[in-house]
Amino acid sequence: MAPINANDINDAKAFMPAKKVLPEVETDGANGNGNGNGNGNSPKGYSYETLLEIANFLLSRISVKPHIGIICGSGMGSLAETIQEPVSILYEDIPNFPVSTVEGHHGQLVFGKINDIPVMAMQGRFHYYEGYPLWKCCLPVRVMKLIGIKTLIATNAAGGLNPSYKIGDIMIVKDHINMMGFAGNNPLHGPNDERFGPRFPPMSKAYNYEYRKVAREIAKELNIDNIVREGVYTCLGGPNFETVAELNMLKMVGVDAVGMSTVHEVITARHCDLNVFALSLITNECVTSYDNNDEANHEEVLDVGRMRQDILRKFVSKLVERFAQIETNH
Ligand SMILES: O=P(O)(O)O[C@H]1O[C@H](CO)[C@@H](O)[C@H]1O
Ligand code: HPA
Repeated sequence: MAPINANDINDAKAFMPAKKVLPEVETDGANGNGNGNGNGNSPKGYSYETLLEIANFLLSRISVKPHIGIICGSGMGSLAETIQEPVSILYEDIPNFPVSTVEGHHGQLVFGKINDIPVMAMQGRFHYYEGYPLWKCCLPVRVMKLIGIKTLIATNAAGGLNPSYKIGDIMIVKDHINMMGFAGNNPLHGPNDERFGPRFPPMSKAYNYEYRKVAREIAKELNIDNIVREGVYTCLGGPNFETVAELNMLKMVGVDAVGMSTVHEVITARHCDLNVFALSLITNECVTSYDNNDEANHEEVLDVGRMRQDILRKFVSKLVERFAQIETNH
């Protein structure tokens, strides 16, 4: 056959279906599973040195080093409003930091004190479905570690799968199932930097037992133990809410609440030896029957966050105080 030339190819294009224009998402350039550094060159993510630069940039803006880091879940940004003497830094003003794209996630770090304990809060987290690879969703956790944080409090909004859970309940997370990890998507994917932690970190004690016990005591003191539960969380990739069949499968394997965050943050935090506490605000009841006409929606998620903001603020303030006491006693 005669060789083809550039013009032939152009002619051939006329018979091909139009090329789809895909939105830009960040991949590692290798297998496209989104674990890379976003520039398509390396599966590593940002280097230790780049994260150190981010940490030093933030330290240059504050006068007191925080001990406890808080991640505010969807519609729970008002947790950061309890912070006294606040110093706020917009994500867009932080070099190499991602930006928030989801309603209910303000997009700033707030430094200051809660009950006299120096803290740092993320008013807005990053999700995989926004197009960020998992390592980038968790980048702030490593920055927290470099800044000197010892304890992470992660909060999230979640659908209640356990039939005894009610909208507005607060679930202390006692464990998670890493569904995205089952499919090979893990924030620690790629070369391991031992300066953060070991290649094979254990996860059997991911959610600190002592913190969970103290949280249950605080719930009693605040007289909210009737709405505080303890259970297993799972994270799916989103952004769609789950089908009835998916939810029934998750229920069968022991999931109590389902969301689209937290698990990878906790894995990253435990990898670098942060103590972890997490809670889920149950914002909707998962639909597990085809007879049920309810449909999950983000507006309801945000509404329940607003409805529960006073209780959550009191609860988290007490958690901060008591976790700091535990850390000084150790
Ligand atoms: O996990 P957070 O950030 O609280 O948000 C939850 O709420 C959103 C859905 O309404 C999803 O992003 C889900 O993960
Ligand atoms: N599913 C997944 N994520 C969620 C839900 C849910 O029902 N509610 C809040 N975040």
